[in-house]
Amino acid sequence: MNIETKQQHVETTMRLAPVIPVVIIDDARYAVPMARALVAGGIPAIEVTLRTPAALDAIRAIAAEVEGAVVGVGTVLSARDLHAAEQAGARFAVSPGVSPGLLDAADNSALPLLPGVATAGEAMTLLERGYRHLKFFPAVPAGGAKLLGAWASPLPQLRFCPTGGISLTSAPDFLALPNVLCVGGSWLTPSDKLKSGDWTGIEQLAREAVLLKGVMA
Ligand SMILES: O=C(O)C(=O)C[C@H](O)[C@H](O)COP(=O)(O)O
Repeated sequence: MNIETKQQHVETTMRLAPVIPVVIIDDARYAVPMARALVAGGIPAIEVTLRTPAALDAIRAIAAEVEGAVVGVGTVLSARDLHAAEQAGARFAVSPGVSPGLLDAADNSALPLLPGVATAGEAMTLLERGYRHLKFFPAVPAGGAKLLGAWASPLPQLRFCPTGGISLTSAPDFLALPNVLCVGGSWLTPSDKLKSGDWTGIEQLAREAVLLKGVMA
């Protein structure tokens, strides 16, 4: 699959809802009810980060059992991560930044990558390699909506998913920008709600996030 086709998949995924939840999951048994709650609340794309040993099992379970979910993998740092997530059934991959090794691995993989950047130079390097859809990470510490908005005019080809430090309250500042298609955030799947099995609470957080559509550019 060429980069253009993979980027179209990334764009479709980014346009599914205003927020892509970023999940840190300690127990793969939470994966299916959590994903069902998010989908029921209107949030289909879910990024499960490779930060816990349960992550790959969680991706496998969501891919196999949750109708309507588009499960992705986050915290992808290497070719090995990309390969393992693809085998587990991930449909998109997200990385906090890029390395030459990861980009070469992504070129040779069918799994579409949403790579992270924090500077205009990194964004230009990825544009040269055919990427038009990027994650802006870590969004708030790196300069927030002000910085990202300043890239819209000189880098009009690029669309972003800012992630890192964003909340329901600050999401509208980003979503109102012309170069933002969605935001990422961990606030939809807080660890206390996962641990207590508060799936109704997670569905409610998803419903609130869907309402952010109203502020989008
Ligand atoms: O490791 C990755 O690939 C990531 O995607 C990092 C996450 O984007 C942030 O950890 C988001 O977390 P919050 O700032 O709590 O919303």
